[in-house]
Amino acid sequence: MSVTVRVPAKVNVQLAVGAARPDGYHDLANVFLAVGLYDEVTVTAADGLRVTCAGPDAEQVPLDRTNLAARAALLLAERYGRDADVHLHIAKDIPVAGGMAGGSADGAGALLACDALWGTGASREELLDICAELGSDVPFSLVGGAALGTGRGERLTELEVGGAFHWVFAMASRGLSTPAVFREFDRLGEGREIPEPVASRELLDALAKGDADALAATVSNDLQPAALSLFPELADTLAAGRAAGAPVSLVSGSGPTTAFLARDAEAAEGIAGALRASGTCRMVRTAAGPVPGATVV
Ligand SMILES: C[C@](O)(CO)[C@H](O)COP(=O)(O)OP(=O)(O)OC[C@H]1O[C@@H](n2ccc(N)nc2=O)[C@H](O)[C@@H]1O
Ligand SMILES: Nc1ncnc2c1ncn2[C@@H]1O[C@H](COP(=O)(O)OP(=O)(O)OP(=O)(O)O)[C@@H](O)[C@H]1O
Repeated sequence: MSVTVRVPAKVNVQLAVGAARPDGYHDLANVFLAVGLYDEVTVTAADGLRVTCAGPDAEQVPLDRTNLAARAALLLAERYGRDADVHLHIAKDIPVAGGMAGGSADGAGALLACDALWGTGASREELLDICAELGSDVPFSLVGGAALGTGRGERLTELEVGGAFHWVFAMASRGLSTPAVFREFDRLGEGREIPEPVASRELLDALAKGDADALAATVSNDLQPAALSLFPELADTLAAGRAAGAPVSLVSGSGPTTAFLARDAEAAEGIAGALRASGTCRMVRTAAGPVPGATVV
């Protein structure tokens, strides 16, 4: 028997970052939006734990027990006193190390799939607890839609969204390490007072109204200067998207994927075409959000 779970990528429409905490993490006001680019995780009973992966970036994905899908299966098995004897197959479409929570999606997907395969009867709260143990972005991959993440991003409040937002994503020629980007944020902020991270009222209103122009006026990412400092060529991609008429461009999360908000699906295709022609990125995709989180298919 097999269970397949489909899990979306995310874009951060606001990422406010506080000062480094004693544990090395940063408090965030992290407004997540799930968008329609998906990984699929299929779990099948097997003799031992095995991970395989297919897709454009598959060779960059670790297939050992550090893979977030494997870690999710092992954590759930441990809680329910059983062996994680499963084959986990990841059909990967979310860019790897792109700031779109691809690994987190696979963690949430494997957790939900193993839970269904094993019939553990775990509550939503238990699953969300395991997600938070796997990583700061993993609870949102399970929940999807739109949500405000506080703490290190793992404590979620679901948000109302009044319509679909159309996005263009430009994938870069190489990845960026999330810890390295947070370290660069700390370095750039040395000697400066870092304010407490707070969600923007105007941004939450724009989401609630489904108003793309109002959202474009309020999106922000405190990690963007750090991502640009480590990967200066991203400025060319951001400029190419704006020149193509995108009302706003930003780095997605810790980058290096760049995100461009469009007024509608047709405008998104136009911006995508111009970005492809610009030669400033490796691949261009369009996707709308919000979409549901991890779902058994
Ligand atoms: C940049 C974002 O993608 C925005 O959604 C997330 O904050 C990162 O979430 P993630 O990849 O799930 O991150 P985790 O696996 O929890 O942490 C990886 C590393 O990122 C840094 N990290 C992450 C989250 C956070 N609130 N503060 C941090 O400083 C820490 O160095 C940590 O060791
Ligand atoms: N299932 C997985 N898919 C991709 N990468 C994984 C996976 N499991 C572990 N990793 C490791 O995690 C690193 C980060 O990959 P990932 O695609 O999750 O980055 P990301 O999208 O930038 O994450 P985030 O947006 O949550 O910060 C990879 O370089 C890889 O070594």
